[in-house]
Amino acid sequence: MYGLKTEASFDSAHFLTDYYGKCENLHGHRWRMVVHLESPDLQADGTMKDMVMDFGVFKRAVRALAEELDHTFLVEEGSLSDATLAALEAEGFSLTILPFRTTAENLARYACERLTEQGLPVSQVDMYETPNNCAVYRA
Ligand SMILES: Nc1nc2c(c(=O)[nH]1)N=C([C@H](O)[C@H](O)COP(=O)(O)OP(=O)(O)OP(=O)(O)O)CN2
Ligand SMILES: [Zn+2]
Repeated sequence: MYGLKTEASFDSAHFLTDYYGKCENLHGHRWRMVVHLESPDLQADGTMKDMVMDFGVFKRAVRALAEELDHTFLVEEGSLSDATLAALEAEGFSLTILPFRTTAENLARYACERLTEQGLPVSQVDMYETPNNCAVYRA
C-alpha cells in the first residue's frame, strides 16, 4: 500500500451547541488538517506515472478547502436564530453553515468527504483543534 500526506491550516471561529463549559462560548482555533491518501497501486502512465497523485494536485485540493474555511465562523445549522445570522451577515462577517455540531471529529469527516468527492483516495484526516488535541477520521 502506498500513502501520501499533506496538510493545511485555517483559522476559524466556532462554538459547541449544548456544551456545558467554556466551549459553549464563541472562540477560535487554528485548525490543522492533515490529510492521508492511500492506494494499492501507482498510476500506470501519464504525468502522474508511478505516483499515487502529484503532490501539487494534492496540496492544492487540501489548501483550497482550508482557504474556503479560513477566517469564517463555522456555524452549526439551526444553532443561531435567523435574526442573529442576518445581523452577522449584515455586519459583513463570513459564515460557513454546516449541518453538524462543529467538533473536530465532524470537521475531520467533513474534510474527508469533501476531498473524496473530488476523487482523492483519502484514507484518513487528522483535525487538530489545538497543537495537542486531534480528532481522527478514517474513511
Ligand atoms: N472530542 C472533542 N472534545 C472537544 C472538542 C471536540 O471537537 N472534540 N472541542 C472542544 C472545544 O471546541 C474547545 O475549544 C477545546 O477546548 P480545550 O480542549 O479545553 O482547548 P483549550 O485550547 O482551551 O486547551 P487548554 O489545554 O485548556 O489550553 C472541547 N472538547
Ligand atoms: Zn473549540
